[in-house]
Amino acid sequence: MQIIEYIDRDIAAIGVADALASGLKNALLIQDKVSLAVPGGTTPGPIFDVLCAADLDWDRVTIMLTDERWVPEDHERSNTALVKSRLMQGPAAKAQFLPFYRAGETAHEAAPVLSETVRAQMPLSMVVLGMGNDMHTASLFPGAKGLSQALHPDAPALCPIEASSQPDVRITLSAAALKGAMDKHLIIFGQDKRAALEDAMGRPPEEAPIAGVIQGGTIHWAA
Ligand SMILES: O=C1O[C@H](COP(=O)(O)O)[C@@H](O)[C@H](O)[C@H]1O
Repeated sequence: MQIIEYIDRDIAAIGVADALASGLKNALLIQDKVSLAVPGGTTPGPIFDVLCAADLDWDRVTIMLTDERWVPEDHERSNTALVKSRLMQGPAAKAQFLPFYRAGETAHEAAPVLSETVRAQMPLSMVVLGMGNDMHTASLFPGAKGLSQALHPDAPALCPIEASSQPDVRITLSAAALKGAMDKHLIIFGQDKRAALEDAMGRPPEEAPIAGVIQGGTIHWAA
């Protein structure tokens, strides 16, 4: 497991943003259109603040989330709101955004149509992942209803998922969609998450979903 360690989270925000920008620049050299899936949650905001200023052909980049809570964009738990307010700013405002939440539909109703839209972007050029202390990544939560479908190798690109630990139904990129990305990065901050990641390796994905998707990826860590 290759882990890049940063001296603190501020330096990590700069270093990770730089690594992502350089990966995207390389992808843009060989692809007309580039797809970038990013996490929500509490970790990526400061990285987005730096990445959004990168000098890239953002108008050739399609941004999507790795997972979304089934709430409207003006809800405090919306991952879309985070991406729009922290990543799609400055030069990065020229990127396209592929939204997952659809008002008036349930996640189960919307998933098949949305999956086709995501499938058109696959293999994803770059996937950036977060992880929880419970070893979930995207919204692949251990024990969640819908997890076995989302871990199946033939799963659709997007799967609805319900975790008893979470207040909202969610929609998540499947393990196959995440795993098949051309470039993968996992960002974890804190000793607890590092210990959880080390614990996850060697466990089955049903217990530790991160273990099912991060092979071959780059891990970025700061205390
Ligand atoms: O709920 C989520 O959790 C993970 C980890 O979030 P963090 O707050 O611990 O950084 C995140 O990667 C995922 O996208 C999000 O929906």
